[in-house]
Amino acid sequence: MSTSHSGSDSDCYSSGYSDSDDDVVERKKAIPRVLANYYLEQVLGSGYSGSIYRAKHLHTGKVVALKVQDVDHECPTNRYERYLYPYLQGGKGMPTLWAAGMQGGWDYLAIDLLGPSLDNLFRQTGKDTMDLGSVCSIAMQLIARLQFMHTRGVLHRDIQLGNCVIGLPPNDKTIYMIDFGFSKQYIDPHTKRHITDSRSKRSFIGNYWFSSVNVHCRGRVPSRRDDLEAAALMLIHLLTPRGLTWTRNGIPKTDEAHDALMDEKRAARPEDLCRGLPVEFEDFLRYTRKLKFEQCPDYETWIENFRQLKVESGYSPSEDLVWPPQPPQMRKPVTIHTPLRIRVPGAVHRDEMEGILNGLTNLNLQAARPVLGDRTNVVPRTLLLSKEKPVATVNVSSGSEENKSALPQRRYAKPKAMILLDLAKKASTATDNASLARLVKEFVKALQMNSSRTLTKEGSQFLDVLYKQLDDPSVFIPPKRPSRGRSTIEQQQQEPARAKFGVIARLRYEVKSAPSNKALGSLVSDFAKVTNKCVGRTITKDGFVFLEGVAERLAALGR
Ligand SMILES: Nc1ncnc2c1ncn2[C@@H]1O[C@H](COP(=O)(O)OP(=O)(O)OP(=O)(O)O)[C@@H](O)[C@H]1O
Repeated sequence: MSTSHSGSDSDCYSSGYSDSDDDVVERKKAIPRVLANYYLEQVLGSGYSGSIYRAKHLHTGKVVALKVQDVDHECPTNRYERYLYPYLQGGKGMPTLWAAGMQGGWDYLAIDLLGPSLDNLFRQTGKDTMDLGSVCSIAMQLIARLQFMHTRGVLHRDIQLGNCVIGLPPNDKTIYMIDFGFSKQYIDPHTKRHITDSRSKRSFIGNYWFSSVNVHCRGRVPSRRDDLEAAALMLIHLLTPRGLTWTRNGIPKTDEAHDALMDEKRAARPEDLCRGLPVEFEDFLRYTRKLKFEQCPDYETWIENFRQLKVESGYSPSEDLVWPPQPPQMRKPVTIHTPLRIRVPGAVHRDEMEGILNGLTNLNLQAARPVLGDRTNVVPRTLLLSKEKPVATVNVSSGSEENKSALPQRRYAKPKAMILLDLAKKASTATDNASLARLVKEFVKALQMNSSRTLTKEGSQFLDVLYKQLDDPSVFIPPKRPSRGRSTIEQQQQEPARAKFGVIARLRYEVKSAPSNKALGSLVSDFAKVTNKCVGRTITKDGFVFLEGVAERLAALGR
């Protein structure tokens, strides 16, 4: 895995996987049995630039991991690590540096003795993929480690399974970061400013498997976003049978093979990499790729997102990595009767919603408040588009260009928001499922009308109204109900395997057989909740399929 440290131009290597104990690289000169008061007991691992020994202090008896490197090594990573370790002391999952120096041509670092790497743990299972609960714990801890390193002004720049190890008991549920040989300060210690971006050609720093597309394939300067993207790729790798496709042929041995690997990595879209995975992983990867060079990632939100996913998948909310993995506990029924306004940031209170809708109604009609469900309040399109009522509702599906051009320009400053509000209003007065189905289809169309797939406040309002329509039919016209089937939650309990898929993937599946309007309302509520929860509130492809499913199901359920 070809990399180079920014402090030097020499090429170094860092394999995607660590070597096994019996596969130690033979050093040119023999390492002495005793080095700097440490008695070297056994080799723990080795990399391109040196070996790690379990070693005991001659006088105190303290056992450490001693990282030993030839002082003349072309890639003197111990020297960089020795400089950076002090910045990282005291953080959870950061090894303590006990001693460092040079003796007899050897550069050594004495650090906490730790346990096996995630690579070792995963390989020992012999499985194709890692369980979702463990991956969520890794996600939470890894993001927290990166947050800590970044707050200390340091980038890791070589995120991979071999560089994440667990502690020894009693710290065996904690993930530690190791190998800061390619780390770098992104905040200049003198000027306190962020390092600068540059488009000039530079050597690749990182590893073949998980380095970000920007760093690996475009030669960009690494910053915080790239550590996070590498973390996202590593998590997706763990959940993908046989791993990410470009990792399957081993380390590229020729430039052509490396070019092909980069092409494959560059071309892999998040939705393709994450097909069948919980939506959080695709969202996380997208999020990391949208970050600006100097932007501070929202670590906390992502830690919480992965915690939530863990819980929703039947595991404990703890970030602890329990190894060997435990099966998910029985899913607790998710309460879906909590008022939507509490669970959805940006959703509005029922009274507030009424005020908004009434405001719109007054603007449109200058008429008395409509009776909900009273079809006589339907406004003719011509009236809606007349000049005298400039903030009138825009007909989503059939507004003619001619009519639009007659309207003042400002009316189109936020057409999407207007359309969504209009749809919310229409949904509140819909009298049957067929009308609701049409409105949901128009809602999907409106959401897709520009490149932004964000669920805006207005979009949430539509879902809120839809949810209330479906959940509380007494407010509106009661739809005819088929015989009550099993609730979706009951179905989940009987089909725990499905619980491992993401919430939206589940909703998309369940919508097809929702037995009643109320059940549909629950799904809409869950959809609003999970979409509002994800950073950027992006509606994914699965999300659109779900919404279309709602429209279809409404039409099928009839009045
Ligand atoms: N503190 C530690 N305690 C126990 N084992 C460790 C410790 N540090 C490293 N190891 C083991 O040694 C392996 C190599 O460590 P490390 O990545 O720090 O060395 P490196 O020479 O920088 O490797 P590379 O060149 O592959 O990046 C790890 O994968 C791990 O298995």
